[in-house]
Amino acid sequence: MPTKPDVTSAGAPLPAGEPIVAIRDLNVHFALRTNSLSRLVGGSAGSVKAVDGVNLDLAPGEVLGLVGESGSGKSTLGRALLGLVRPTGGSIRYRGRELVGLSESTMRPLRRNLQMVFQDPGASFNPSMTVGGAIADALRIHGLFPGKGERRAAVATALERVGLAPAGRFIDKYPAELSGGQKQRAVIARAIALGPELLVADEPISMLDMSVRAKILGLLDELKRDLGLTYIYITHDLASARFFCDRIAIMYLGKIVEIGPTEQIFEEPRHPYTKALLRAVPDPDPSRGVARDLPRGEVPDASDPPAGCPFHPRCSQAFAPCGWQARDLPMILEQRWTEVPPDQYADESAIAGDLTIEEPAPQVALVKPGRGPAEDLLDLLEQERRRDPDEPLWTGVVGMGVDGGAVRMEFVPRAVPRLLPVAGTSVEVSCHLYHEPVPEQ
Ligand SMILES: Nc1ncnc2c1ncn2[C@@H]1O[C@H](COP(=O)(O)OP(=O)(O)OP(=O)(O)O)[C@@H](O)[C@H]1O
Repeated sequence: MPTKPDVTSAGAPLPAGEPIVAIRDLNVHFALRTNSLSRLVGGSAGSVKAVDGVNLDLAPGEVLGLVGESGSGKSTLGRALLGLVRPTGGSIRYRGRELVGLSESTMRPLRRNLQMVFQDPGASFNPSMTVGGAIADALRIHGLFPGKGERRAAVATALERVGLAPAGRFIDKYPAELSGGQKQRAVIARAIALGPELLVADEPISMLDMSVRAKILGLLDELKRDLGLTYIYITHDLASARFFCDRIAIMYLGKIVEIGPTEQIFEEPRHPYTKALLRAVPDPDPSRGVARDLPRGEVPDASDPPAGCPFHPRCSQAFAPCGWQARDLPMILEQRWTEVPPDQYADESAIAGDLTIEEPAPQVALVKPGRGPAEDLLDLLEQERRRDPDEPLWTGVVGMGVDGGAVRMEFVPRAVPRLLPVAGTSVEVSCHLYHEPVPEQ
């Protein structure tokens, strides 16, 4: 098994302080499909900003955890790094070499150095090929070990290296004949057989039995030390990230919202989203129950993210400049309606209707009532403001009154937070609680 890859100087020591991977302003936006009718009338369906303006340096030999709820863009970022999805903007440099825009044929040999381990080991192998055959095939494709005999020996070495020993017991087995843990070991064997220096491990243990998860993580840890690997470890699971990672990047709606050394993130999380994620980690002691203190509401639609800070509608510490909009109102009213008698709910929800919103100018919204005059809707909103004056949305409302048949709302100019260092720490956070908000132009 080659431990020192020889493609594009991989494995050679990098100058001190030089990252192995440098990602700048990376975007991966997926165009939403339009139907032919909307194309005819010039309609645009917009895009999902799966990765949106990500900057990241990866030091050789480090384990960086990408953590966040489903849909935050973790897998897309990992896949973009390996050229498995095409970025729509920005740069990914591997050992100084730009990867964005490389043709598939130029990228292919580099994949020997940059390997991925996926979540589902069952889907990672062709079921009609033996495990040994699949690993040998990967070696053959990359032109390694041209002789059949030496290839089989390299496969056996890789299998034994991941704990599938003696290799003779496993090499001619079909994937279906292996347990989940054994299959994931075989996937890892295939990756390391190529002599990579960077492994993107995308939820590598989440589909495995609890009993084998720690063993697989232990194996990855051991391989990192023995083979000098660098990892990106993608997970929902903060407990495993704490065990395994040197640094953690917390992602939300395509952006990194906090990044720093693992211990600093766990000891003193700063972004309200990181705090909420950490509070939601189940306590290992079942008698103490499971914390369910997740941020309110759902993860918003990535094709139409909230203005300002994308986390603001769910954030308990949001304040005036965070990006309040009239479209945040339904969430407030829905909360109100969980606490009022049924006939009051029926009446008020008819007044509010679908809350049709127009935005004639930045920071201005006209909200149309569902039924009756705009005065009734204004009255409902004022009542709600008096009932719950501490609700963060109201900090962003500077004016509210009737304008024609609608309620006109004016909001504080919003500011988009940027990922910036927190003084005196190695942590960067993207939150107005830590840096002076700069209003949008
Ligand atoms: N090929 C695609 N076409 C369109 N949208 C996509 C595509 N791949 C991902 N997305 C969207 O991009 C966003 C980010 O998805 P991604 O899978 O990267 O998130 P994730 O954090 O890895 O989630 P999970 O933990 O569930 O895997 C989601 O809104 C997803 O629906």
